[in-house]
Amino acid sequence: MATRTRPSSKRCAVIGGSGFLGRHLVERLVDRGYTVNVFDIRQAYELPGVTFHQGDLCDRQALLLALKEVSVVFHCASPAPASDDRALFQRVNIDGTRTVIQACHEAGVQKLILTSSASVVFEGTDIKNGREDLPYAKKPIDYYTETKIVQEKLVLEACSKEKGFLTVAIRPHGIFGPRDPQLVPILIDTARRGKMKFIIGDGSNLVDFTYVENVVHGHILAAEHLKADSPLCGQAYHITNDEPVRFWDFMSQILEGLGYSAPRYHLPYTLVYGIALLLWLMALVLRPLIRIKPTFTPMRVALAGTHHYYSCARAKKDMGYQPLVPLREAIVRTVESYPHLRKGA
Ligand SMILES: NC(=O)c1ccc[n+]([C@@H]2O[C@H](COP(=O)([O-])OP(=O)(O)OC[C@H]3O[C@@H](n4cnc5c(N)ncnc54)[C@H](O)[C@@H]3O)[C@@H](O)[C@H]2O)c1
Ligand SMILES: CC(C)CCC[C@@H](C)[C@H]1CC[C@H]2C3=C(CC[C@]12C)[C@@]1(C)CC[C@H](O)[C@@H](C(=O)O)[C@@H]1CC3
Repeated sequence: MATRTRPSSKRCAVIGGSGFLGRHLVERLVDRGYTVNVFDIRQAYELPGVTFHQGDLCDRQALLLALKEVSVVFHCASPAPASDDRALFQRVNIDGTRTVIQACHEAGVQKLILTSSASVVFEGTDIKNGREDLPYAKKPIDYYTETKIVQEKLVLEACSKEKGFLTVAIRPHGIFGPRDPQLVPILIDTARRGKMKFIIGDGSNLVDFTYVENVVHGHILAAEHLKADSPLCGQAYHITNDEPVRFWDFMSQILEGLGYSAPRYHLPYTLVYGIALLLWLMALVLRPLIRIKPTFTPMRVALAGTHHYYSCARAKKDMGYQPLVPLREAIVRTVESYPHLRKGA
């Protein structure tokens, strides 16, 4: 058992702090005067005021070292959704999150802020202005979503005013911005391979995309408003840009901003979804022999062809959340941050 020393309210730990969201969060926390311990399986950078602890979050002893004298823990580690590895998601998102909660108890941590995902309620059908009281997806589309649901439940159920351990879950949606390894790189890779010519469905579906700095702002507000007498205890909060946009307009703006043509031809949603499902099943069957990674997974097709936008009224009411960077400005900043992905670069 670790020896407990009084935690300082300005000392925090970011689990997954080497990742896209984690690193932006760490940078902002340092700006706000926090001392930060990063815990991650890899060290991606160095920053004054930040101490790195390299380790797997399933290793309680390694975690305890990073949580010493820490009062607030942000948990934003997860395997990449594209890995589609059920055992890995189960181990890290579920078993690992149990370990994180246990280590927090042992180290005397007072607050745990989980990065969940708005996708925990997404089943592949339209969600318009969804609120946090929507039920969890009964048939989650992929293993990532399946394990994010269990993870969120574990963290929210661990909230205990009696034990002095308070928890809250932030549910962002479609995070984008500089250094994102997913959205823009996958989009441009798909365009470079000549596969971004088609719009899935009629192209009118509205979606939330959230600039990374707004997601960070939501996390810090949550940490600072989470108190025993606050409504945040044990609750989930959507954090978005609060500007739903047509999925294909957003993709087109990024593509054209980087010098690529926007998709023009329409394909029926059910046809593309059916093909994606077939490819996914084939990849599953062939996995022992060969590892195939289809670009158009059922989850991606569902996200590209349905409405999925969420209300952040609860975050506005309980923690005074307002997005700091509007969508137009966020797209400009993002496009400028990827000169190496520009056409011809
Ligand atoms: N990117 C999005 O659009 C999005 C949207 C909603 C929610 N989220 C959630 O936000 C969080 C951060 O996502 P991101 O996009 O920054 O991903 P990311 O892959 O950039 O970062 C995840 C980090 O977790 C670390 N990690 C993975 N397994 C670990 C382990 N076993 N032990 C310690 N560290 C480990 C990785 O090394 C990485 O640095 C995740 O929980 C994700 O589910 C992401
Ligand atoms: C090949 C195409 C049709 C389009 C290429 C872009 C996609 C790679 C992204 C568009 C929406 C993105 C997205 C995620 C991953 C990348 C996209 C599919 C998430 C599934 C990542 C995990 C998050 O938790 C999800 C969330 O709830 O925010 C993301 C949803 C949007």
